[in-house]
Amino acid sequence: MNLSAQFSQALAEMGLNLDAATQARLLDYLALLAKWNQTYNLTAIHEPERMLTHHLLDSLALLPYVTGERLLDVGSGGGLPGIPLAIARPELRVTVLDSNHKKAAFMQQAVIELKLANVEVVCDRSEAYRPGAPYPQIVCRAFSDLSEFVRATRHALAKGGEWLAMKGVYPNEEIAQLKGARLKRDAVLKVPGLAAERHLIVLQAEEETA
Ligand SMILES: C[S@@+](CC[C@H](N)C(=O)[O-])C[C@H]1O[C@@H](n2cnc3c(N)ncnc32)[C@H](O)[C@@H]1O
Repeated sequence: MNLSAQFSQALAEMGLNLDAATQARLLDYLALLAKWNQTYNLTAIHEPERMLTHHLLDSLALLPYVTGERLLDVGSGGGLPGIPLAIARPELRVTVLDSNHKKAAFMQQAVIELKLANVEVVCDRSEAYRPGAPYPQIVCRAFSDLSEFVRATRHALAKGGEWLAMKGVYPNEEIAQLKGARLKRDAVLKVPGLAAERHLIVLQAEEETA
């Protein structure tokens, strides 16, 4: 089966309904990531099938949990999960932020080449970034432990907003020692072809809990 057929089948298994043009745009992004990865070392994963499962499908597993109109992805690296989410949901406005200049340059290139009108790229440290308006949701994948994620982005979260952290192992210890936030909900993310566990941890600000 070719990559495009594998992708369609996996999306169906995940219950995600994305039209053919959107699927093609997502694969174009993956191809661009693979191309730039040869020079810029954006990800340790090189094989197309593994990039599909570990990057594209893993990012898209977050789609059912994206509820607001705007989203901040911190430590986005090559644009994961923010860029796939933005391609899948053109009405969603996504800011992808990374302090690494090479990674931000790649993301800017993706915005230009793929004409991603709903993506803003910011090259800054999350602690220093001051958005024009706070975000209803802030996401991260492979960024930091939960308390650090909250500390580094608290100023950018809207009142009543939530943090979404993607984790490979359920972070019992990090939740027990969490500072500045409380667990709101968690979910197991189902990613076809990915043997590793995937967890979503949703947090809310401590002062907003009863
Ligand atoms: C392990 S990579 C993960 C990249 C991407 N989220 C993924 O899942 O493939 C972590 C990224 O966070 C960025 N980063 C680390 N600390 C940061 C900070 N304080 N502010 C902004 N970016 C940061 C790094 O430059 C790196 O690109």
